[in-house]
Amino acid sequence: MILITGTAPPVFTTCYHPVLLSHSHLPPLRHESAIHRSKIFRFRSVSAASSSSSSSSSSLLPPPRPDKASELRALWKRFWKVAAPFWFSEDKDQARLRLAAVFALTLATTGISVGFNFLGRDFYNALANKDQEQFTKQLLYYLCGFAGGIPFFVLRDYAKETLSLRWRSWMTKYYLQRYLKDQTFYKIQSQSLIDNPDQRIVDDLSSFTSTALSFSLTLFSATIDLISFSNILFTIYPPLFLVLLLYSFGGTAISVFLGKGLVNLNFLQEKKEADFRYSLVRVRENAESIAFYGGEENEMQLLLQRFRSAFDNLTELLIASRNLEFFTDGYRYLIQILPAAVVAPMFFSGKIEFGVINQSVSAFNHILGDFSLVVYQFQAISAFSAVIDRLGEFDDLLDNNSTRDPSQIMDEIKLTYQSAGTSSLLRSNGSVQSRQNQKLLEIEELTLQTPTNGTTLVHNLIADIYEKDHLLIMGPSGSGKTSLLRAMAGLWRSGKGRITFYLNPQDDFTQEKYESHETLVKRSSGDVLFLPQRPYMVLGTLRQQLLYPAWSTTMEATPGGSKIDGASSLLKKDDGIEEGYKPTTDDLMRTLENVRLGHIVDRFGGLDSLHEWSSVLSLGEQQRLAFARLLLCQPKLALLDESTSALDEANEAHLYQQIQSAGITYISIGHRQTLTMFHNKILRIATADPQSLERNWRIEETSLLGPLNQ
Ligand SMILES: Nc1ncnc2c1ncn2[C@@H]1O[C@H](COP(=O)(O)OP(=O)(O)OP(=O)(O)O)[C@@H](O)[C@H]1O
Repeated sequence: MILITGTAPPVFTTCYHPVLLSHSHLPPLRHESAIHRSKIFRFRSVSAASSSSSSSSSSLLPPPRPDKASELRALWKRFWKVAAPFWFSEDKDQARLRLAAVFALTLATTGISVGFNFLGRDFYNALANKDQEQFTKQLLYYLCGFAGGIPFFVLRDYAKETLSLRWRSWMTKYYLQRYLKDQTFYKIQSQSLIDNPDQRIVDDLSSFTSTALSFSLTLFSATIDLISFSNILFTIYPPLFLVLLLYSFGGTAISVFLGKGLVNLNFLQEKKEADFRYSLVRVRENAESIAFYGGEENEMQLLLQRFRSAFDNLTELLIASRNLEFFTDGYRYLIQILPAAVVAPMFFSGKIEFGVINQSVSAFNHILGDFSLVVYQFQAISAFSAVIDRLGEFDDLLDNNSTRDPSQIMDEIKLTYQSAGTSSLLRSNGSVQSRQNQKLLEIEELTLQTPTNGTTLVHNLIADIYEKDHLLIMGPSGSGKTSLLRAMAGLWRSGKGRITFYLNPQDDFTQEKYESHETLVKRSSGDVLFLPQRPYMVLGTLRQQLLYPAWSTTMEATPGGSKIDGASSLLKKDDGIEEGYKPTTDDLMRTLENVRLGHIVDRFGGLDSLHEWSSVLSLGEQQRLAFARLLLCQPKLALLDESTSALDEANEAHLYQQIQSAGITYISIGHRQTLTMFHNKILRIATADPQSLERNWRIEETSLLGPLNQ
């Protein structure tokens, strides 16, 4: 007689013992979650290294994780906060329908497993009784069962994966919207609020959606299994049920004790892998500077240091996993003989048939798998908790979008946009303006401070800018010139005072009234344009460079679109920023000629050629491209932060002449004396004395000597 050595332990057995597939259920399919568990763990360890990382100079420690019930509740609350929005979103009907389908398929697969359990019993009974006819019949049933049952398992997995993709698509858009809203990405970066937000958006979201679905399905099928198979087991031999309870609860308690450090280690691993990845991205982005400096050795040290940190943590993680697996593997393999050992005396005394041993082993495994979810999935659960923590932390930040102590620094700079008609010709001191030009900008008693430490940069600034006024801001390096533009752009609000733009919006609005900065920028775009100190080249074609930021031109991410229905439609942008006239190819070519960049079109293969523009264009060419954007946008007011610093004087004069003839009023920052020719006012800022409350600025009127006035 052949002794069938137990059934497949719920986890991994199918990989190691394919012969055990002949058992009365379908272990590889039934235990997909267990297989998924190993996938998750590998994914967490490896793919974090391939994540697209961004900022992380901050060395944030993971939150302390005391192992108390209240911590579990907090984790659950975080999970719910991250998971819930999708299921109540505009896509909720589709989402819930698909979820119901996945659950129905899971139910069907459990039913099929129970069927296989009985088939297995009869199959082995026929074998043991040497009943060839019955054996052939059972074999046929088995084969038909496979043919009919397998599609359900495959479809269940497919439906689950597509739902997870749909959920991820929605969440990616949801997180991206909030990340880019109100300049949160800028605050996170400039104030080092959290590490690697990009990794959270790419890896953590993907892992969260697939793992959350897998876990809920595992829980669901475990409950159903428990009900179906407990009945079978109890009918066979009640004491076996007691053995099972003791074994599973004891095992769970021991594995929780052995694996308690894993959550923290998984959390740190995520961060360290992303930090390492980010330093590699920085080497790529700053390749030329590093090569000029010959800084390879330093970079190597830095990279190795970050890798070592990830490596050390991974080593600890592996040791902790190894210790846990000493226990869990023993736990798994013991159950191959335990149920057989318990019921064997009944078989020897002839109370049960041989097939019943197999059936009880199979049912025991099923139920034990359900009771022992924590034992089998401990590593996956700990990795998942780390993901929940990271996403929860990110989610909280996106909701509040600032975490620094407000008592230290006052955020009281009021930025207001008003319609042009409301600007008064009265000066703030009451005198009447003699000029007829429209006021575009008014700065009232502005005291500007740095946002992180509250150092005062400018005291009590008062200034008015009228149409055709061209103001040059000068001062020593670090005195706060760029910061003044940051305040005008609404990036910094630390300090006090008021900045008012008199533009052309349909109605008046303030930064407070419209909490979304995106709205503010959208409403003011076209009227004010900022050219930052470092020209920013978007990823895309030359045409996209020129149309940025006023008009968007999207490129097809996947030609033909996604084959998986629904998910890609969730990624469409609801509202475009462009309105009205969009420059034609002729306009773009003419503008490039106007900034003396006509030659680059041929050199780089046309307006629609793709290049890494920040690498292939010289800094001066990038600055000229930024002026081309300015000429295309035709704003009322341009704020230029050293935006001609890389140009020779002739090109600089040419560009200023172009924007003057376009009728654009501008405020520039610069150090060069030659710039004074193109401005009729100079604001000189001195480095602020922290002890003094005296004004550290003065405004000089000069005559405009620019080419138009010569
Ligand atoms: N996020 C920040 N947190 C705290 N301090 C900052 C921050 N960003 C800039 N600073 C500080 O604010 C001061 C003014 O910076 P700003 O960039 O405005 O100088 P600047 O006058 O434009 O200098 P430069 O001529 O060198 O470009 C500097 O001392 C700088 O170190």
